[in-house]
Amino acid sequence: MGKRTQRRESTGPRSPGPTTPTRDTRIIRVKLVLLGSSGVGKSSLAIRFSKDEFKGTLPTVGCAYFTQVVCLSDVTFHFEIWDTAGQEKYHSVTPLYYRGAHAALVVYDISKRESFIRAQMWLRELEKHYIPASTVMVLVGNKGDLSDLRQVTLQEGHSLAVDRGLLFMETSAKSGNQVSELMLAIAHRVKRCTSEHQSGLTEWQETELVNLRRSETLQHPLASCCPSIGP
Ligand SMILES: Nc1nc2c(ncn2[C@@H]2O[C@H](COP(=O)(O)OP(=O)(O)OP(=O)(O)O)[C@@H](O)[C@H]2O)c(=O)[nH]1
Repeated sequence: MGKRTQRRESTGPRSPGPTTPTRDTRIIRVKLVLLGSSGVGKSSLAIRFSKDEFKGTLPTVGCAYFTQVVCLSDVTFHFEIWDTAGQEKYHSVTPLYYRGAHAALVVYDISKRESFIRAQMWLRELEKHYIPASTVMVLVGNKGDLSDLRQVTLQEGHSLAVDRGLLFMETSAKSGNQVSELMLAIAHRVKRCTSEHQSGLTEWQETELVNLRRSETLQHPLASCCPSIGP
């Protein structure tokens, strides 16, 4: 499928400890897709989110897949993260991966204006397929650590997001800055969509309640570090 083998990991190394959902906890499976030009850091963001690591990556072939679990007070989200290839030659197959996504992250590199222009192309394409009010759409300016080489201002990213009604954040997969906050904000938005949205293109998939007799415990890197951050 991709340059990395498929992984199913529900814990990250920064996890604060077991998080035991109560019997009332809802489990919601969320398909999240990463889109954007080659080299903007999509794979690095996915790795940072699922493993809290930053390591050398090769260009993605087709798509790579990661998982992570995020718990809010009464909902546990199982994120299925589809990291698409940014190289132009894979563009025609990308719709196969973003179809049915509940959250779409369009990523650009703040030190490469061209990637910001391409991000706008991705947003136009997504808007043909999604109802913005029922799908969490996010604009992400990555490589925030390269502020000395910045070619896209924070204001430009923010304005584009406001114009299109998107969640917006600048991140650094390298330092980890704002990555947890981003995912937590997405979880809150998804939660809001699940309670408000009943129809449309997006189908929310709830799975069975957790069986507490199973030995499995759920952990996540976000619940205790920033429990009150909302969108
Ligand atoms: N300085 C800095 N470098 C980063 C950051 N994120 C990724 N990189 C580097 O940027 C390069 C590309 O990162 P990838 O994560 O492979 O980019 P991608 O968007 O997945 O690229 P494709 O797989 O070709 O679509 C790698 O050398 C990363 O180490 C970041 O936040 N800061």
